Amino acid sequence: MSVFTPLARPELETFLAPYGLGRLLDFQGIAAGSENTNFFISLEQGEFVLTLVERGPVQEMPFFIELLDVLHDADLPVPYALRTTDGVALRELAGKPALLQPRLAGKHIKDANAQHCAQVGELLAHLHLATQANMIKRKTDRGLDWMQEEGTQLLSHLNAGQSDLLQRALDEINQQKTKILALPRANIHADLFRDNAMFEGTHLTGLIDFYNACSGPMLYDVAIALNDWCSDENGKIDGPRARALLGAYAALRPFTAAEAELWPTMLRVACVRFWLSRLIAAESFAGQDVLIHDPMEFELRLAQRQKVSTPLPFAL
Ligand SMILES: Nc1ncnc2c1ncn2[C@@H]1O[C@H](COP(=O)(O)OP(=O)(O)OP(=O)(O)O)[C@@H](O)[C@H]1O
Ligand SMILES: N[C@@H](CCO)C(=O)O
Repeated sequence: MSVFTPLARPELETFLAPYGLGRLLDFQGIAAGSENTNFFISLEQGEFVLTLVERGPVQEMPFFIELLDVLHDADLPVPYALRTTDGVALRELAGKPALLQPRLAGKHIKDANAQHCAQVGELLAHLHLATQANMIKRKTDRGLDWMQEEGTQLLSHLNAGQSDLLQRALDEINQQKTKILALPRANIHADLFRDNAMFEGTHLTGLIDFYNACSGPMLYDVAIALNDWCSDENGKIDGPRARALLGAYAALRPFTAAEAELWPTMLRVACVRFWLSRLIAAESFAGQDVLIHDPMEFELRLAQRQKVSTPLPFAL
């Protein structure tokens, strides 16, 4: 399970006291998740999630706190950093940046249908619209340059078919980089997979895990979400789910001509991003008690995205 930093009750009690939310009733490490340490925390005044951020520089933390405050103030269903009675949001525990957030209702769904996908598209558009005009700048640490650098290093670890597939995608990223970076931007979640959304039945109750959020092309966020929510087990795009997600999104934020042109490329870029991060995680955490997502899922998806038959809904 992915509790990188185990905690004992006394240190948790000391950490939680300044929030003024009552006594610690119970706590439990969360096995799901692959990048940070999370605990469900029961206090007298409610249910919370404690996150110890295990990846990335500490100086990035104010960005995540501010972004979640903006989205929460825009009435979007996201967690946000609770403040201690002295007004402190960013704390430290076991030497790691630590945040206490409300626990959102609902659970993850594995088998998404078109109704789920439409709600994801709608919420993603709301997220972009809430930040587009006043985007908070943060450069992702897994952007196009990172893909070139890590991808080039990993080529020699792959078989011939895999390295051809990756090399072709890296060449395309190189050629299209300027156009990709010129696409319309906002703050993006950049990791909107099924395990980062909560549902009660078919009602989307919230988005979590904003630790990959950044400022970037909105189309990239749509491609990341679609690759997870709308792929079948062979990595092919499922037409009805994809059209539901894209249609609901475009009804709130219509796509531009430049976005429609770069759509197939962007789907491939989004595959490369997660193929690489999964390959790296599989190598670094091999043999450890850490959740590792299967890299091959994205190899398959990238292979399937060589031809894209689901265009962006775009009206001339
Ligand atoms: N605010 C929240 N409300 C309810 N559940 C939460 C909340 N935050 C986290 N969780 C639970 O903890 C799990 C792991 O959280 P999260 O996805 O943030 O971890 P991670 O290590 O960053 O994961 P990932 O592999 O997606 O990067 C989630 O799948 C969810 O079940
Ligand atoms: N959602 C990512 C893990 C966290 O970035 C994946 O499935 O590879």
